[in-house]
Amino acid sequence: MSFRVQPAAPARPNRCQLFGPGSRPAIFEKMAASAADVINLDLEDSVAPDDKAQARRNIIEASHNVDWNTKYLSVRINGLDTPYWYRDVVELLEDGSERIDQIMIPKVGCAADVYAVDALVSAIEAAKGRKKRISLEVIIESAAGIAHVEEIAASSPRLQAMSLGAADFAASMGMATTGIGGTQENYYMLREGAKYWSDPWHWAQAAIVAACRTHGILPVDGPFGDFSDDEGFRAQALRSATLGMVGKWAIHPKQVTLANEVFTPSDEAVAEAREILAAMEKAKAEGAGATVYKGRLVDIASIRQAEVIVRQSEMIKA
Ligand SMILES: CC(C)(COP(=O)(O)OP(=O)(O)OC[C@H]1O[C@@H](n2cnc3c(N)ncnc32)[C@H](O)[C@@H]1OP(=O)(O)O)[C@@H](O)C(=O)NCCC(=O)NCCSC(=O)C[C@H](O)C(=O)O
Ligand SMILES: [Mg+2]
Repeated sequence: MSFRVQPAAPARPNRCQLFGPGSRPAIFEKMAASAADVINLDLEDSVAPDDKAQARRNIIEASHNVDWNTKYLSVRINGLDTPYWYRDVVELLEDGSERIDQIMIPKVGCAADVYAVDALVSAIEAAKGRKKRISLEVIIESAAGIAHVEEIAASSPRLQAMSLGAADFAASMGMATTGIGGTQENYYMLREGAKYWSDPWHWAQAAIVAACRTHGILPVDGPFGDFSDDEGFRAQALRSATLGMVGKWAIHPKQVTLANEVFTPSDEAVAEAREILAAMEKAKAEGAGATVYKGRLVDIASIRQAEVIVRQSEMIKA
């Protein structure tokens, strides 16, 4: 480990972030009643330009009137290249209730984007005497965002989470696909006439996880567009979890259960992690730093791996 100890990410469950357009208040109660850990009310791309102002009012009203229970309540504002974003922040924090936990900034391209929102949020919090400190989350969904991912992860003490937005990311990168996440038909290796599909999102996800883990931020996988494809969603989510991401967006309520299942360590995984910890305790008592568990090497690094699973499980149960 470096002399600079890796900071821990916020200790709150973030297995599923359920999205819904701010222009569709009829679904707000359903979102609040869902099993998602985080609710993202959207002012950005799921809201038509003519509906932006009303969507803001809907979200402000819902922050007062809907029982969000234990949900982490986040609002996605419009991008910093639009005329909407500053009014999103001002109206949400001047008129919205203290129930709002977080602001999500889309299409972040550099640390200064986060700085701008942080400055505005800080001024409004002070002016209005808001008690709860608003946290920030960002979406990496452009070439600039992924090129500057590490400086973005380091940009603000308010920053808690970072997601990959596969749709805008693909557009910004000029990727030849209209798919949002998952397997892409033309991204394959060929061997002896057989096709082996590879994962075009992998490198961006790995870059996000590394930046997030360096700076104590929650790495999150974004949307999977085809909500009729449960197995495709599950496969994408399993890859993300294996890489170190803590959760995934749901753009339809049926994806919530799938995400929760994948990002909750299974009883078997937790039992195995505890057995590894016990095996290492025994090894330590015998003066050894390594031992054999089920025919494979476990050593002091295995303790850290097992602790990730146990900690995640305990945090979700708490
Ligand atoms: C995708 C949808 C437009 C589908 O809505 P709908 O046609 O109403 O679906 P269903 O008829 O199958 O709905 C079944 C029941 O579920 C309720 N419902 C629908 N959506 C939600 C929701 N998001 N949360 C809670 N409940 C919901 C319906 O009312 C039905 O209820 P009932 O009648 O009582 O049975 C819609 O799901 C939707 O709008 N989804 C979110 C879209 C969104 O927010 N998109 C933005 C995020 S993705 C993105 O921005 C891309 C990203 O930035 C990137 O670049 O990658
Ligand atoms: Mg987007």
